[in-house]
Amino acid sequence: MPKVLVSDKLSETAVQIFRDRGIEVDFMPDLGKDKEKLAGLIGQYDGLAIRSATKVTEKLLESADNLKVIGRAGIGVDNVDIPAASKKGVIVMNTPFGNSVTTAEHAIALMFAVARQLPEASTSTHAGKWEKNRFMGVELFNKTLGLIGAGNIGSIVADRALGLKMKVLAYDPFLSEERAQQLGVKKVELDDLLGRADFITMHVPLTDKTRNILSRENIAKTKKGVRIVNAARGGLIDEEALAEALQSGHVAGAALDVFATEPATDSPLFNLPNVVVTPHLGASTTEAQENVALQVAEQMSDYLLTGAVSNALNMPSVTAEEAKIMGPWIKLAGHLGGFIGQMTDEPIKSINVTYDGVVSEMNLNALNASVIAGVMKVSNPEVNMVSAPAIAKDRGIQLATTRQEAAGVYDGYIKVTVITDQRERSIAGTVFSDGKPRFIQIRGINVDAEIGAHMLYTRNKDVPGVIGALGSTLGELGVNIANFQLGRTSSGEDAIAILYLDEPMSDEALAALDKTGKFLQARALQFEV
Ligand SMILES: NC(=O)C1=CN([C@@H]2O[C@H](COP(=O)(O)OP(=O)(O)OC[C@H]3O[C@@H](n4cnc5c(N)ncnc54)[C@H](O)[C@@H]3O)[C@@H](O)[C@H]2O)C=CC1
Ligand SMILES: O=C(O)C(=O)COP(=O)(O)O
Repeated sequence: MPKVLVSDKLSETAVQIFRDRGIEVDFMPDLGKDKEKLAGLIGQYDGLAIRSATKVTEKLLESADNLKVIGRAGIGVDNVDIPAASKKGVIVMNTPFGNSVTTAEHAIALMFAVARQLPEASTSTHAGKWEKNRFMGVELFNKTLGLIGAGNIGSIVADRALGLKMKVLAYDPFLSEERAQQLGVKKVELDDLLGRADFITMHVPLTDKTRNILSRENIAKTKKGVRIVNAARGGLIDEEALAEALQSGHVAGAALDVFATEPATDSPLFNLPNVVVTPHLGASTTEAQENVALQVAEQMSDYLLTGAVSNALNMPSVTAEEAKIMGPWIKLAGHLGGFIGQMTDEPIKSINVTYDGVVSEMNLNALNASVIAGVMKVSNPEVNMVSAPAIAKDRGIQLATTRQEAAGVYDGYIKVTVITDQRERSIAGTVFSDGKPRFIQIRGINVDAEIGAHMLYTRNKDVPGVIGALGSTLGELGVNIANFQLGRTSSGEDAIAILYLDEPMSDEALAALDKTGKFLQARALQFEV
């Protein structure tokens, strides 16, 4: 039974879903804050469900020996080292829409709060002061809002702001003119937005490109009297520079839900007038937390139980239906890669995969990942479908795929060709209606070989006596043959044999074959069937 750890404060709906789906779950909502304890426990789990408090670093992943999936109940995944997770073969998923309305509403709430100094007015009134003349606000009506980032949350903010009769500008290099028109916003360059906006709200992920996007220099380009709202990520703004701009009066107000360091217990922005701060509450509504908990638990359970992948950041999506139909083909792809990987001792330059017939219509990203994982597993048993493409890329291995309509007697087949400096090697396989993968061609020679855990591949000149030598040598050593397939290019030329054995070929058995002098090559192969 798979085991999942919930290390942040997710709604207990998630726990219930895991249990209902037959997954063991430990709910430790404060564990994310205790790095060492988390590192000590993570090794037991197949899944980790988190929000933003748990930091999934490369170091933590080193202890995560059984981990298969990280589920982020929320949107931002800047607290997860995705390249390190990919290398470790761990899928990272999020819930891209579950809290977007809630977060957009928080941004709008912050905009109102900073326009009318609501928190300070509330504190003062609670204190029995009646400072009616101290709090003079501004209207949002007719003001210009500049959105930095117009994805899911930014679009919802735009819609609400248009309802408030604001004019909306958006800076987002990935926003098309057409979408901007649909949203009713004007797409502009960043400098243009900075110079024109009365309010700026931030809705971009924290990446190397967006970090410090409101730098000291860019803050200086803003319109005097601007109010800045950030409910996206702390690292987007230079907090020191913003504090100075507030103090000088260039920036009239700021409302911040997120900070460069969280939990933020100290900040240059604390205690400045007209700075509204909340402790990363953007996603904190009962509705959003139910949504994200439910979604993440379903997605993680689907993956752990059926192999279905949705909303993953480091793996192509595979539906449960696809996972079922593709399962045997994914296995075949892995075996084809495994055969080539075990036969190839020199560095691989490229892997070319042909998908023919029914299989050409399937999710080729997932099949490619399985081929590459099969090849790479030989030198690194930790590699899986998630990590393989990244590792292959790191090693400079090129991948090329060809799709073609059914070109032979099979409904479909996969052919893998690997090219090295020394040679080209290829193997093809298919899946029969019994769901069992088979090898159908090796070195261009047709065979029909069932795939077993232990196999033997031999190559010889097509002369009499070879088959007898093979049978008697293995027989004498007590190696039982389950299936024996032969093939040759033409009479007297190259011939091959592929045997499915009941036990592994020992070094002794290989040495005995070599001693007969009848084989050009004999190699023991293993497959995870
Ligand atoms: N305060 C909170 O509790 C919450 C904060 N967030 C934050 O909000 C962010 C945005 O969320 P969504 O709108 O759902 O994401 P999204 O992916 O739908 O939208 C992000 C937008 O940013 C744009 N973008 C990317 N790089 C950019 C750049 N260099 N300059 C300008 N625009 C750029 C993208 O094109 C995209 O349209 C999340 O990544 C997360 O960090 C999300 C939920 C809750
Ligand atoms: O979904 C996001 O990106 C958020 O920032 C929400 O964070 P949280 O789950 O409230 O810690």
